[in-house]
Amino acid sequence: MSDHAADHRHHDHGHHHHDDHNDHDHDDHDGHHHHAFDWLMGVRIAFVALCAVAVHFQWPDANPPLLMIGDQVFLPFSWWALAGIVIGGWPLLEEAWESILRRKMTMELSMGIAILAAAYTGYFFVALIITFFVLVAEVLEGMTLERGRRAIRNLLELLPRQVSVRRNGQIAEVDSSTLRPGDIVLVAPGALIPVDGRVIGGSSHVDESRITGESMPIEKLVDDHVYAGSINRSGALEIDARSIGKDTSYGRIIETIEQAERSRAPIQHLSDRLAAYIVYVALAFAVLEYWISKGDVNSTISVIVVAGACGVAAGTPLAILGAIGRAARLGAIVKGGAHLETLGVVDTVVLDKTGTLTFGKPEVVAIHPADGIEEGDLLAAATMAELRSEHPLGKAVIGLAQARGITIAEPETFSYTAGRGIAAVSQGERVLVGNRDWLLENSVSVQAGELPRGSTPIHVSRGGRYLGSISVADTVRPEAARAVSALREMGIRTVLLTGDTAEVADAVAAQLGIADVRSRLLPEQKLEHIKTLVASNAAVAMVGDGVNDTLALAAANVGVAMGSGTAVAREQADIVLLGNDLERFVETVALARRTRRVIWFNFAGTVVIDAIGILLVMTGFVGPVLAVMIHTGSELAFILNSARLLPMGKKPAHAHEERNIAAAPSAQPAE
Ligand SMILES: Nc1ncnc2c1ncn2[C@@H]1O[C@H](COP(=O)(O)OP(=O)(O)OP(=O)(O)O)[C@@H](O)[C@H]1O
Ligand SMILES: [Zn+2]
Repeated sequence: MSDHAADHRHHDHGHHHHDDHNDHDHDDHDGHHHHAFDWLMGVRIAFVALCAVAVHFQWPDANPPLLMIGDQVFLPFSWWALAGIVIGGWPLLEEAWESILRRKMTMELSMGIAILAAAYTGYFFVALIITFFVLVAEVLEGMTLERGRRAIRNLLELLPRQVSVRRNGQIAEVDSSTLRPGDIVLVAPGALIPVDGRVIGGSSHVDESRITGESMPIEKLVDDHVYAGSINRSGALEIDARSIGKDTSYGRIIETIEQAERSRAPIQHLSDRLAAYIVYVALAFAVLEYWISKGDVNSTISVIVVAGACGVAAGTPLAILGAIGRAARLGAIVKGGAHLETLGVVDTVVLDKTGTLTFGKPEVVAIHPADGIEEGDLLAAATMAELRSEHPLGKAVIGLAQARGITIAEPETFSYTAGRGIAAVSQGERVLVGNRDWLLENSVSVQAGELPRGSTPIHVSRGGRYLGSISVADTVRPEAARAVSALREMGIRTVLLTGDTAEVADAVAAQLGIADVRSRLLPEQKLEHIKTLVASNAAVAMVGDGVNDTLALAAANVGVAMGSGTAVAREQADIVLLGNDLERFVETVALARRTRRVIWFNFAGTVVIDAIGILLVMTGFVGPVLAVMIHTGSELAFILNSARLLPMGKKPAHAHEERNIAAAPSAQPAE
């Protein structure tokens, strides 16, 4: 397996101090912990252990010589200690020195001071033991962090590496990195589609849930578009590749996660500060201990050494990384640790209706032509105006027209007012399609008519004359009720905001048990409502899908877009659901809360253990060897606590398909 990604990231870390936004004290500390196990490190650790043993048994020389410079006698001297500290502890000393150059207090610097102080005063064994434990902890912590990044990488490496292409009339297996737009890619049934492109041969049903959120397989025929990362279910496909790798829709999802991984959540800054603070406090207590014990080097060093901080410094990013990876497996793309952090404190969830609580696939349930108007006239005007519409209501009208085989005229001009409706011109006449207010605003009077229960009327006029209305009804998603009640159990308030009529909104709210409903809202009114909530100190998550939700999504503390949502909504949102399952969103909220708990547990635990450790040292119960064990043992425990959030073991939502894919010989050739 290529370690390219790891190298790249490590490289980033190695140069942390060159970029400006890294104004914290501890980044090199956690940066240094990013090594995977490497042999050099293993040899170093063994060598330090050997040196410690040699020093302990005073081998080969029972009486260490004194260091002489000229005829001045300095301190007892041991080649073993010198070799162990300098060769073994080199990485540590190097970082300590860097910290001095940068005038930053880091854990490496304080440990370096402790080691050198121990060695200087002749406590060679202590110096070597500290070196040993610090190195071991770095390796173990580095491995845990590496596991975290690998978990994310595995998630991202779902696209096939080997791809069948037709070149010069011959079929060849090529590495996906050599693909070019314009290549003809062959995809076997059961395999993942490796590129975005156009079908030029074959037909199949394709599961696009990972990209568009559509859970039902979609039939793909010649000329249809397919997306990388979707699963070819039934037939063989021949695809003209349009975009490859990072340029595909799937590639952009991946990029989002990678960016999220690099961005720093406020809580990470907080943990960096806390870690730096712990180092300072330990040093202060060391000075105090030196004074109280009247210069006892052993206990002074123990105070410095006992206080570990990597549990917060490295544990926090690991927890966030793990949670972002786990959320992705749940089907929620979190665009940054900060959003995860906010989601963990959300107490109000605002839900849009159409497309969020309902399927957003409404159907025409009744047609009511006005007096003296032909049904065909009404439909012709409505379909012409809705032809370019992306709104679910418009699609319902177009769907009906197609089902009836009505020829749809192209509008000459088309304009859409979100939350209102459409104005289009055809054959010199202005056609209005939208809600009652939209027609009234344009001085068309609307006849009241009988409506089927729970349906939304779409009113139509042409040339200032009212033509009638088309009633459209949507179905509530079955999982929405479960999601809303799960949110209630978590103590989260739900609010329904919709542009639809009060009648429809109230019916949906009643069905789901949402008490707080606002209907007939314009996009700006949705925005106002969110602003009011935020101003009242609520932590608000807004879940929406439409163009009419984008303002509200931006104003909420966390904006969440449905997988089937419009591109603008998905662009604007902080969290994008890959599917449309609101229960996945609820699980993501629970995950965010758990992440918060893990991080704060690490904070509190680190402070408590460090405090107890310092107390035990100062009361004489703990010496330097036990002190360094407390330091490394406790921080390792907290890092492992964070590691529990990593998406390990549990298979992704699509596990069954992936197993099938792995089983299909042509899909995943031997690696
Ligand atoms: N393309 C359209 N064709 C017909 N009517 C429309 C169209 N777009 C909007 N409308 C009218 O404006 C109203 C508000 O639309 P808007 O998109 O803000 O909300 P919605 O889709 O009804 O519900 P939600 O706010 O829950 O997504 C609709 O209920 C409909 O009456
Ligand atoms: Zn440490």
